[in-house]
This record gives sequence, structure tokens and C-alpha cells, in this order.
Amino acid sequence: MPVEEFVAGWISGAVGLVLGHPFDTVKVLGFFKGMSFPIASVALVNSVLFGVYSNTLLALTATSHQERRAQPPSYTNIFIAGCTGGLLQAYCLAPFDLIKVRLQNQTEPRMQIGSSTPRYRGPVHCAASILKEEGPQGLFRGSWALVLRDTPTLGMYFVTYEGLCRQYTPEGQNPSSATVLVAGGFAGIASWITATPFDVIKSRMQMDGLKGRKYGGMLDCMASSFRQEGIGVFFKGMTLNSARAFPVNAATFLSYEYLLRLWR
Ligand SMILES: C[N+](C)(C)CCCC[C@H](N)C(=O)O
Repeated sequence: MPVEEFVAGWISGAVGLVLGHPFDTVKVLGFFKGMSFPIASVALVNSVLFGVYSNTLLALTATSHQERRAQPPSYTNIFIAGCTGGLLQAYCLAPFDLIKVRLQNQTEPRMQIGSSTPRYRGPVHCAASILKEEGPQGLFRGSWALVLRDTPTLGMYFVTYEGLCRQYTPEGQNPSSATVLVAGGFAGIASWITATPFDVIKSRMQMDGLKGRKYGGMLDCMASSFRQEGIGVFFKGMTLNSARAFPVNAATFLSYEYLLRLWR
């Protein structure tokens, strides 16, 4: 099994993350200052995404990354490979994402005299507390919504990326850096716009269970969010998600393509 894609996915995920970090911090107003935990988790998850994507395409079309410029795979195969990568990356992401969301939503100031101590002291303490209080399956709370968020939207991610690259690249050639940046950026936006409704539900499911159970399940969470807040609830954070998605995914694809060409 070719491993370059896993390594390139690893590094490019970290590069994208550094660019997205200010947006993530804005999203939650000053929390999540440390970056080593997200770097490690995003790099791992991105490596699974790109590694599985490329190896699924290899299985479907018998072409390696290098051969795919001359023999471009069909969009159906690209979509299937993207969904497969998305499905597996969602499972790897689930525990990390849960910890991130739990820490981000912990709004008690960290060190103020007289304030209650925050429930989780950091990522490791958070993971350990969830394990102790809810067992291993507690770390996968909300993972169904995460899988639904990521599987189709990452299929779309690679279809958008490939489609835009092909549009602006003469046949048989490699796309230019500018093309890769723009195609990667728009792939991120397209994927985040469609992912936002499930992103909202996912985060609510992940927070559920902290102070008793509020929702009977994912469908109940959707229905009660809709009843209380109207249709707009499914679009919460869409603008911020899209603004973050462009630089993150432009940088991710550029470094991914660059590394793979370097190692050829
Ligand atoms: C599928 N969904 C849009 C939710 C995520 C896409 C992941 C791409 C990249 N790691 C990023 O954080 O933007």
C-alpha cells in the first residue's frame, strides 16, 4: 500500500491547521489557545483522509497518484473514494473532536479568584474524565452525526477539487500552484457549506450528556433544535466556516501536491 499519501496528508493537514487556528479561536472567543493538541490530531486525521482516498482510487482505477494526470479517474470513482476517506477519517476524528468541543464550550475563566474551577483541566484530563464517567463509548458521543457530516461532504470535496483543477489545466499537465490554491480553497468552501447543518447537530450531540441527557438521539436533536430556533439553526456558523475553509484547504492541497511531486 503506497504510504506517501498518508505522510503528505499528515504534513499538509498540519499546515492547513496553522492557518485556520485564528478562525477557530475567534469561533470560541479566546479558548483553545494551545496548539499542540489540534496539530497532532488534525495531522493524523488528514493523513487518514488523503491516504484512504488515494488508496481507494488505486483499488478502483488501478492508477497511482502520478498516473492520474494522464489517466484521470471518473468523478463517480473520485466521489466514492472521497466518501470512503471521509467515513474512516470521521471515526478517527470523533474522540479528538469531542474533546475539542467539550473544551471549547467550557467558558468558565481558567484562573480567576473565586471562580469555580473548570470541569476539564486540558485535553488529557478531559479524555480521562470522559473515559471514567461514560466509558470508552463516551468518547464517541455524536460520532454518528460526525460520520453523516463528513462522508458525503468529503466526496464532494475531492470532486470539487478535481473538477476545478481539470477546468483550468491543459490536458495531461499538472495544475499550477495558483490553480491548486483556488481549487483547494473552493473545495473547502463547498464541503463546509454542505456540512454545516450536520456540524450544528454534531456539536449539540457532543455536548449532550454533560448535565443529564437532553436529546433522545440525533433525530430528536434535529427536531427540537428546529422547533425552538427555526430553520436558521442549521446554518449557524456557515459564514465563519467558509471563511476559515478557504485558506485552510488552499494550503492543505498546495502542500499535499507539492510534497507528492517532491517525492516522485
Ligand atoms: C467535511 N468537512 C467540511 C466537515 C470537513 C472538511 C475537512 C477539511 C479540512 N481538514 C478542514 O478542516 O477544513
